[in-house]
Amino acid sequence: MAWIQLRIHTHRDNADLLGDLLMDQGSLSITYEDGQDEPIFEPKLGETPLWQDTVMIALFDAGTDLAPTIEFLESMPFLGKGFNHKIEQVEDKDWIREWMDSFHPIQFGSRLWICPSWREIPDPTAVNVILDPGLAFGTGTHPTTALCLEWLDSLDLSNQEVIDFGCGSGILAIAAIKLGAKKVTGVDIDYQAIDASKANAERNDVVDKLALYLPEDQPANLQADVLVANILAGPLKELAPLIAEKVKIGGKLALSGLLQEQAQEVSDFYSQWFIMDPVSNKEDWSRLTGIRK
Ligand SMILES: C[S@@+](CC[C@H](N)C(=O)[O-])C[C@H]1O[C@@H](n2cnc3c(N)ncnc32)[C@H](O)[C@@H]1O
Repeated sequence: MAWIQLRIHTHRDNADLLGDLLMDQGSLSITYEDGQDEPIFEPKLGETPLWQDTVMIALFDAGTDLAPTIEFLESMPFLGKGFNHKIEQVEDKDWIREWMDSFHPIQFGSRLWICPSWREIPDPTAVNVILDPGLAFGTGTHPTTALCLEWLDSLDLSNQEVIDFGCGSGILAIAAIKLGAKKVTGVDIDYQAIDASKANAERNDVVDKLALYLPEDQPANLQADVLVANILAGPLKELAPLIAEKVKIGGKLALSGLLQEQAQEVSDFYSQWFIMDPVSNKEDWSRLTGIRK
């Protein structure tokens, strides 16, 4: 199935009205684009800013005759005869298929491979995590995940208990198990992450070593030898006392999900509880590691 889209340049003050008119005309969805490459600065709270020259893109079923819609819009004083518009055919792609085609096995560190479940395993003798992220975050292609995977690969996890805080697809938790951890606890606020982690644990035959919890259900006195958290700077600072509590004295910590410019501040904050190492970077992102005091 294909679609057609009608692109209309308008002033931002007319965008709401034009959106309503297009929906009345049978548009299935409306998106907005910048008409002239004009930056929008940080909006005020409660404000949804648009560009002065906004392009509204209205999607219609293929085969829709847009002539009556154009005629109707031409009768609107704020548009007028010959208003600035374009009609385009849109090819209907299989986006999921395209994404799957682009996701290949990737090696992290010296032992670990993340292999999409629909691909052949390149090295069956390596430590292979078979992964289908589903709707959850965590394929290994993002630098923050890669930084954590490389760190896990560098550790001797045999006989260690690990916590993966913000487990997403379960990629780090399952990698830790495959790298030798005896037990891993994954925690996430998102049900879809818990479901995806469960399904990936089954795929990797490690269900018996992985416990998964929503934050409110996690055991109160849970402690581990190793904790990895790839979240974001804000939540990592908020969660710091709780995260510190979960790491045994002498235990290891890795935090990711931080932009380079946020890393030092978060590192200084965590140094209340941890002896922090120098920051490691990949692209715009940073990873912090430390040892629990
Ligand atoms: C960037 S993803 C990381 C996923 C995976 N661990 C990885 O490294 O690719 C962050 C995950 O943390 C979860 N998350 C965000 N805030 C959280 C919180 N306060 N407690 C637990 N999980 C949280 C999100 O739902 C998301 O699945």
